[in-house]
Amino acid sequence: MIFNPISHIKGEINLVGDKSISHRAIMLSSISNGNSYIENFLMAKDCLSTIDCFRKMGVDININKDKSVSVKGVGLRGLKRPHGQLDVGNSGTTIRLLMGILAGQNFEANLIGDSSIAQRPMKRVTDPLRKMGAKIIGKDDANFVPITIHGGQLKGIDYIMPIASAQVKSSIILASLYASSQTRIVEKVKSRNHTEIMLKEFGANINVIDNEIYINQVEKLYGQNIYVPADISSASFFICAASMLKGSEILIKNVGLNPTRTGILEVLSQMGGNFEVLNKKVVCGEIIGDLLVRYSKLKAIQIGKELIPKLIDEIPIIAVLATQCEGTTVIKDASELKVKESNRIKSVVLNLKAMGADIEELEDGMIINGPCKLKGTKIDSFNDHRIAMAFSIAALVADKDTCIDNFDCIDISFPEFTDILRKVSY
Ligand SMILES: O=C(O)C1=C[C@@H](OP(=O)(O)O)[C@@H](O)[C@H](O)C1
Ligand SMILES: C=C(OP(=O)(O)O)C(=O)O
Repeated sequence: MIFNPISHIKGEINLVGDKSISHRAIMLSSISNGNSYIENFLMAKDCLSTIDCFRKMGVDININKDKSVSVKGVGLRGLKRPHGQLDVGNSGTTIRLLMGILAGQNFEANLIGDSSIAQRPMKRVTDPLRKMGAKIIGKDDANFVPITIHGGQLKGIDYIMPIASAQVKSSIILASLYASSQTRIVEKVKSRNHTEIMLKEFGANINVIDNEIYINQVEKLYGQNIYVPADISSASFFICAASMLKGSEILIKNVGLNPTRTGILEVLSQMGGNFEVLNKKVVCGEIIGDLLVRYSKLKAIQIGKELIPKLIDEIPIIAVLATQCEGTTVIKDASELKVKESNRIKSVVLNLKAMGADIEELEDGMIINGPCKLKGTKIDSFNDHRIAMAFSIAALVADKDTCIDNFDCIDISFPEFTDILRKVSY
């Protein structure tokens, strides 16, 4: 796909639903009693993989004409042994959260995924689930798919998170719904908390005190009506485009503004960005609001530690933004980037170098000297949706056309991206 330089972006946009919340909405609705209705669900490949897995375990999930989803919950103990393998496709969130639920079932299930999933580590989930009593076998001591998980009677655990990961935390929380005793999870650095928020809405016995999470068994969860806010990770491409292109002004409606996800706004604020949050409210336990973003001259900043989990998926687009900032931006403590859909440190550094940026690769991040006029060139998406979209935004501020290979991989999280970008481009 070819992207041309543009002058600015302008307009009002409604974006697709949050990916993390959409996955959780399907999972919790499936294991609840009664019907659930999910509005603004993200119809993208990753979330469709989650739907597919739960349908294979006997859950009646209907995608309505207006793209909402209706789920007939089967209850905590009502999932059926799947016919054949559960294929999670490209989705790390699907496999890791699903393993937590499967750990509590009284049947065996086989999990597979695509070639990217086959390289992503699962020991981080296998280890705590085994401690709870699940039997898990798979490649390299069940670090990689294919993985077979045989659930059973689980017990609660006391778990200090060795890494900041919402997928690991959520997997343990979901398994704890089936455990005979209390689980306590301690997070050194807080990761996204959508599972905790949504479980409370569904009637689970879950309490969060500072960085500690306590989960106790309940007999049942109750189906809900869920509204999925626009995904701040998808919004970030437009937030950064507006911030970099002189004369831009974009209004993004109903964006999820959960503080565990708004690292991009903290970064933009420190860089001297120009944005406002309007119509802030709480819906289904999640903070949402409209974001009005305008162009501004930006300065470089340092990004590390506590901020990283709040913007982990936004680092590729933040690196692009940093090339337009005055001074040296340092991104560190981000080695988790190496185990995403691609090694995102390498994918970003290689592609930004190709565009002529002054960038140095670090073991756990990167250093970027700006500002720099980027050069249009050939970009390797590494089949990674976030890389493809980040570099399509880099292309907007480049000197000439940029060609991005395998751009279709954006269907993983944001199929409407190109259409929306085209509508607001001038
Ligand atoms: O829980 C989630 O929905 C997610 C957690 C993050 O992964 P980690 O838990 O591996 O940090 C993030 O990168 C991913 O896109 C979605
Ligand atoms: C890392 C991502 O997703 P997942 O881990 O669910 O594959 C992402 O969407 O950037």
